[in-house]
Amino acid sequence: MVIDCKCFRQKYFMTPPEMAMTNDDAKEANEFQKGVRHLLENGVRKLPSKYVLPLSDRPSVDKEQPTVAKSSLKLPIIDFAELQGPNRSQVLNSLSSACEEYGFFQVVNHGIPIEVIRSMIDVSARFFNLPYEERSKYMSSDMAAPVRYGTSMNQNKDAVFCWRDFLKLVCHPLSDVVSHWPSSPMDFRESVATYAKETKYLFLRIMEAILESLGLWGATKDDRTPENDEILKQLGGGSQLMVVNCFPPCPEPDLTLGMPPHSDYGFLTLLLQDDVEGLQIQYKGEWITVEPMHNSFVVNIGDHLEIFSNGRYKSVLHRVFVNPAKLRLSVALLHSLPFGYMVRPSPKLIDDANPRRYKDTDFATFLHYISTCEPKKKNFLESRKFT
Ligand SMILES: O=C(O)CCC(=O)C(=O)O
Ligand SMILES: [Fe+2]
Repeated sequence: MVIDCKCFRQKYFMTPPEMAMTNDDAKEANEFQKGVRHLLENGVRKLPSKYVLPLSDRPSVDKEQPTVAKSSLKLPIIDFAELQGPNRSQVLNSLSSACEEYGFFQVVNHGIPIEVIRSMIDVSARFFNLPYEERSKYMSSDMAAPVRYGTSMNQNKDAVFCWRDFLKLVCHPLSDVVSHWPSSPMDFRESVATYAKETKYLFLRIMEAILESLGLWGATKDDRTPENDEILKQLGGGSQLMVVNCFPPCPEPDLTLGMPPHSDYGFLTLLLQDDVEGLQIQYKGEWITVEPMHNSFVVNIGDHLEIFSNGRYKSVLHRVFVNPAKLRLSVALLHSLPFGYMVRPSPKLIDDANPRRYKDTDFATFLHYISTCEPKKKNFLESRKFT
C-alpha cells in the first residue's frame, strides 16, 4: 500500500498525540502492522500515539540522565567451565541461590565459539536490514508457523504497540524446519542452525545442573531417577523457539517500551544481547538494568520451570527499554518440553512442608492463552496456583 507519508505523519506523529483513530484512519493504521523499522524507513521522526504508554507503565528514568535507567545490576555469574570441574558443588550452590533470588543468571566460559555467536548477531542485523518486501515475506498470523516476522508483542491484539520488530523461528526438529527459514541473507540458515544446535547443548547441560541443584539428578547413574532421566530426554527432544528481537532507535524512548513486563513460558531462556543495554528485571519491587557482558549468556527461569520446581525457582518479570541513538539486537532461545506434554511439579519437591502449589498445566492451553491475550504479566501462572 502506498501511503501519503506527510498526511500519515500529521495524523499520528504529533507529540503527545491524543487523537482518537477514526474508521477512515484504519487503513493507514495498518502501517503500524508493518513494524517499527518500516515506520523509520518512511521518515517517521516522532513517536506515534499507538506506542505511547499510559503514564504508570512508562519506564521511569533518571531525570539527570534521561533514558538511562536508575539502578543497574551485575547478575550472579555461573562459570560453565568450572561447573564441569572439581568445584561443581560450589557452582551448584551459586546456581541455586541465583535461581531462587533473581530467577536470572549470567553464564560465562560457555564453550560456544565466539565466531558462532558473532555470526548469529551479524546475520540477524543483515536480516533486519533487508528491504521491507523481503522481510515481510515471513509475516504470518499463524502462531504455529515455523517462521514468523512481526512487530510489538501480539500485533493483532495489543492496544498499545511496543517498539520492537521480531523474527520467530521454530528450531525443532531442525531438519524439518530449516527449509522454511529465510533464504536471505544467503548464510542465514547455516549460521542460525549452528547457533541453535550449540545453544541446545548448553541448555541441556545447564538443565542437568539445575536438576542436580534441586536434588533431582546426580553425577552418577545411581543418583538419577527414571523420572528425571525422562525429563531430560524429553527436554532434549523438546521445543526450541528462537526469537530474534530488533529494537530500533526510538525518538521518544521515555514514553514507550521495547517489550512490556512479561515472563517467558518455557523451562529456560538463553538470551544473547549485543552491547546495548535494554534488559531490565524486576528485583525487590524495582526495575533493575542488566548490564551487557561480553561473550556471555543471560539465562532465565521460565514459567514451566517455576511450576516444575513447585515454586522454588522463580520465573521473573522482565522488560526492555529503548534508547534514542542505538539499534539493539537480542536473540532469545526458549526451551521446553515437547508440545502436548503436561507440565507439573516434580513429585520429589512436594511434601508436607512444601505442598503442591500448581495445577497440571497443559502446554497447548498455555500457548493458546499467550497467543490470544494481551500480555497480562503473570496472570496465567497465577491462575495455575492453588490458592
Ligand atoms: O531483549 C531482551 O533483552 C529480552 C528479550 C526477551 O525478554 C524475550 O525475547 O522474551
Ligand atoms: Fe522474555
